[in-house]
Amino acid sequence: MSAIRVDAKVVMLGKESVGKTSLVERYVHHRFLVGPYQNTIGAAFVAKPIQVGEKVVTLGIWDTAGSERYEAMSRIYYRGARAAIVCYDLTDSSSFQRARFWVKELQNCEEHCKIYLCGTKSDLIEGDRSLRQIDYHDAQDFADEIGALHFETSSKTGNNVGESHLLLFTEETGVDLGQKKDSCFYSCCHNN
Ligand SMILES: Nc1nc2c(ncn2[C@@H]2O[C@H](COP(=O)(O)OP(=O)(O)OP(=O)(O)O)[C@@H](O)[C@H]2O)c(=O)[nH]1
Repeated sequence: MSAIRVDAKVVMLGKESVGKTSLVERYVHHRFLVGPYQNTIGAAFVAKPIQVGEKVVTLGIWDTAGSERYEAMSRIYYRGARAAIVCYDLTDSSSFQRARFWVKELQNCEEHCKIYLCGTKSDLIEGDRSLRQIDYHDAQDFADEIGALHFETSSKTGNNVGESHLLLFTEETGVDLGQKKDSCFYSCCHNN
């Protein structure tokens, strides 16, 4: 059996239950799984080939477990990552603190890793605005401060979980998207 060639490693980080696995499911399989929540144990891996221009780029996505019990293990998975999707739940302020923790970790240990800040479960606040615990502008200010792109997404509706904005490292793929404002090798979501 031949090993999968991964062109770019992406890691999902964030507090438990923020919706990392759901985001990967939506992005890779275009579905939202209903049923009892099952926490990730350790980490899960999925390879996602994407067509970019005339090339196929394979993203290797590591979906880490959010439970603090697995914190040390998660560090293994962000090593060498080209991008990190740092997730927080729009209805859970403590998850934003946890996102700050992961951003600090990445800044200290993986300075070349591109960070995407992703507020999840936007369908819940659309249904009831009083559920929002993280102000959009506060999160955007934080994203600006750390030089990250910031998105609010729903894996349930698919809102802002787009395939169209994936993207890549020119030097790795030879596909030059470098002039695009939101150019990156991967973005699981967009807000345009
Ligand atoms: N309404 C709504 N619920 C969501 C959304 N995304 C995830 N959930 C729910 O939130 C719960 C946790 O989702 P997961 O995707 O398993 O969360 P996780 O971050 O992977 O959790 P860990 O594996 O513990 O780290 C599940 O019950 C999901 O159905 C969303 O966009 N909208």
